[in-house]
Parts: sequence; C-alpha cells; structure tokens
Amino acid sequence: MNETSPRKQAETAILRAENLEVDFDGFKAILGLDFQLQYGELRFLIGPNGAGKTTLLDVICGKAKPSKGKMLFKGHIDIARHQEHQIAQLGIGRKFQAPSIFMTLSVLENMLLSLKQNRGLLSSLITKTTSEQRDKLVHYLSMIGLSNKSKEKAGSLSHGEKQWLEIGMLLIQEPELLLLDEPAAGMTDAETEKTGELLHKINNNQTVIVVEHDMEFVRQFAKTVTVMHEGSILREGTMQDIQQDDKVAEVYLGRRGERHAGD
Ligand SMILES: Nc1ncnc2c1ncn2[C@@H]1O[C@H](COP(=O)(O)OP(=O)(O)OP(=O)(O)O)[C@@H](O)[C@H]1O
Repeated sequence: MNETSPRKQAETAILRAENLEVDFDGFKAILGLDFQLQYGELRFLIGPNGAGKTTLLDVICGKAKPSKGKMLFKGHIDIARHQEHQIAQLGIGRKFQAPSIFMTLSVLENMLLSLKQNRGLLSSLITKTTSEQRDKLVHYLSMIGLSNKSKEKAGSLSHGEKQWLEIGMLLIQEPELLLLDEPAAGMTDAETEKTGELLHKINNNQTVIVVEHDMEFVRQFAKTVTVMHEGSILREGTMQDIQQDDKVAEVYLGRRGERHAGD
C-alpha cells in the first residue's frame, strides 16, 4: 500500500512538475501542470496539436523557462536554475525531430565526437580511445543496429538509420533521462518497428519520455501514456484506459480523419 502512496511516488520520481506554467508573451502554453515520472519508466506523451507537449520537453531540457511552478529532477534539482548545457551534463538527453549529425563523417566518427564531447572535432578524432570507450562504442553501435555500417558516411544512411545514429549519440553520453520527439516520424514500417524495439531496449537502463503523434506506434509500444490538452495533463494510464476515456475521445482520439489522429 505504502509503495503506491503519493508521498512514496514523489520520493521515487526522477521528474516532478508542480503547478507548472509557461508563458509566451501572455499566452500560457503550459498552465497548472502537475506531472510525475518514476525512475525506469517509458512514458509516451500524446495530445492534439498545440497541447503543450514540445513546450513540456523544452522545460525539462532547459530550453524554455517556467513562469510559475517547478520542475524538479531527481527530487532536488530545480531545472529552471540551470542552463541547457548544464542540464545535459546533469543527465537529461534530448533528441529533436531533425537529425543533427555530421553527414560527411562516418557513423563511428559521429559516435566518437559525441563520446568525447568536450573536445574539439579534430582532437576527438585523433586522440586515442580507451578500452572502456571502445567497449561503449561497440555496445551502442550494436544497440542502434549500425555495427556493420560504422565506416559509412552518415550522409549515406537511410532516414531511419540517421535517427538511430542520433539516438546512439545521445545514448553514448549515458543520460539517466532521455527525451525523444517523434522518433519514428517519416520512417518506413520496418524502421518504425525497429525504433519501437530500440525504445524498449533503451528502457532497460534508462528512463524515457517519447512525444508521439502516431497512435499505432503508441498502441504497439507504450507502457504508460500521458494525454496533454491545453497546457495541462488530461489523463494518464495504459493505452487501453486512454482509448476508453470519453474526455480523451472528445479532445483527441475523436478527431479521426485529421492528419495525426490515427485510428
Ligand atoms: N516560442 C513560442 N512563442 C509563442 N507561442 C508558442 C511558442 N512555442 C509554442 N507556442 C504555442 O504554445 C502552444 C503549445 O505548443 P507546443 O509546440 O508545445 O504544442 P505541441 O503539443 O507540441 O503541439 P504539436 O503536436 O503541434 O507539436 C501552441 O499554441 C504554440 O503555438
């Protein structure tokens, strides 16, 4: 019983937002939002366009600052007091939708750059890697399914492979919390399937939040789903719970036929 009490949950939360508000020149993109994420979760964040999903991720990674309320990481770190690069160092990794990899470098070189991120480009590529670093490279290249493409130029990879490379570049920094914005967008069915499997592999060791519009993908791979609407949390639960919820159907799933509503 104690295990699930609100107090116990707060103690084990990797992330906790309290009465969060984000104000863009008078427009409240986030309003009165309370949110908790436990260590080890794989949480999908869904909601209609403009619900505030991206803004919430922006607050978590330090890109947007709350005008009210708090976002606490690991119980005691007040995210708003830190800059984006500090938050990355604290253990929060964010992948944006567009890949930001170096197209003219090989897959391995991109991974190396990310591994030795506080060094310059040339220095990263010519300094020796330790055996521990080599182990990490092998491990994460295999995890993202690009071991046999390590020498290929990133620019020659398929869209899906580029996305996995970028995820690999985040993973190699071993963040405790990973934020992914539509990781399967634009992928083929086979790539989408592999991406879902990759999320589950990542979730063996890391806490993950995924913003997603593709309902089929959510249905297939989500454990817990949070529905946002008009800047706050509307519902949380399994996809089955969410699908049976009238309010969710009204604001979101009922909007069938629209671009992202899925079926
Ligand atoms: N920098 C900004 N300045 C002003 N308004 C903004 C800014 N960023 C976002 N907004 C507004 O805040 C609201 C929430 O946007 P947000 O991008 O977080 O929603 P979303 O749920 O991610 O939507 P989508 O699914 O379309 O990406 C929207 O109405 C958006 O127009």
